[in-house]
Amino acid sequence: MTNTPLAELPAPPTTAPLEPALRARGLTKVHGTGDTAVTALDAVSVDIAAGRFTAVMGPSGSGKSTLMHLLAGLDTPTEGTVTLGDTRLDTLGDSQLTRLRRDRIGFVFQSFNLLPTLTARENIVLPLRLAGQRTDDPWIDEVTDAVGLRDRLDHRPAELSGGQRQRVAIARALATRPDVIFGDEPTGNLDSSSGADVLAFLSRAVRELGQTVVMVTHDPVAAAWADTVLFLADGRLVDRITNPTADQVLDRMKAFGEVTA
Ligand SMILES: Nc1ncnc2c1ncn2[C@@H]1O[C@H](COP(=O)(O)OP(=O)(O)OP(=O)(O)O)[C@@H](O)[C@H]1O
Repeated sequence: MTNTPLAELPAPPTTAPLEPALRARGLTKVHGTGDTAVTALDAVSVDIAAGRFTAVMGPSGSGKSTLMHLLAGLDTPTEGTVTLGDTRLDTLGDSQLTRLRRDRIGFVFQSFNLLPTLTARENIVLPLRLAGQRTDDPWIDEVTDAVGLRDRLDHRPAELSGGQRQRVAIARALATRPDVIFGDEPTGNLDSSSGADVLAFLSRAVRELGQTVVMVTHDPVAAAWADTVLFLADGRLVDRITNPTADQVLDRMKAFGEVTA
């Protein structure tokens, strides 16, 4: 074997995987005790890639919400660990966890959860105001430009369509540049065209703004926007697809007996 001088070695690939944004190891959640105990999540270990769009799918009751709540620090596991960047969530007290959720995690819910008396712009900067941060950050201009609602920013939620409201909710989740944005069925209340607008915006947040998004969904078309789809069944991580098509996701769901069509 000849010794190759370092300078002649090929450069490492530029597409080397990034450090994961989130690591879960042996995550287990048991509700109740004794005869009534329900194992909602059963020893799930998974890395959530930074700067990527991940969807979580699985039949009803498979543990999707439980996994999301544990990853987001909204609930504590019975066993196992979650690490966000360098921070082990189990080492944090309640107030530290609250601060971590406020500063490092963004949430987007099915029901938008915008404040009705505030304009779209005021809703978007609300997390910064609550954190006592400046709201004239150029990042906010970038986010509000990306939301594509320049002429609607002074409107209140009641004057916006469902898809527009959800885009405002995503912009609000982006305001603090969180490490991870979690979406819980973000297109669940939208028709397919508004849903596509919202998914396109989430996808831009990942591709153009470098954000990390994790989305729970029942919809194979929505999941197909993700870079990776994780499949849960009976509280376990049973499969994953990278660069999925909606048909591939649908086929996988049919295999779980979730889709009969
Ligand atoms: N607080 C709780 N107490 C008891 N059982 C619970 C609790 N929360 C969840 N479970 C059970 O844990 C399992 C996983 O629930 P989870 O809500 O995570 O599933 P899911 O995949 O998100 O379901 P869906 O798609 O219907 O929202 C289910 O059997 C559920 O009934």
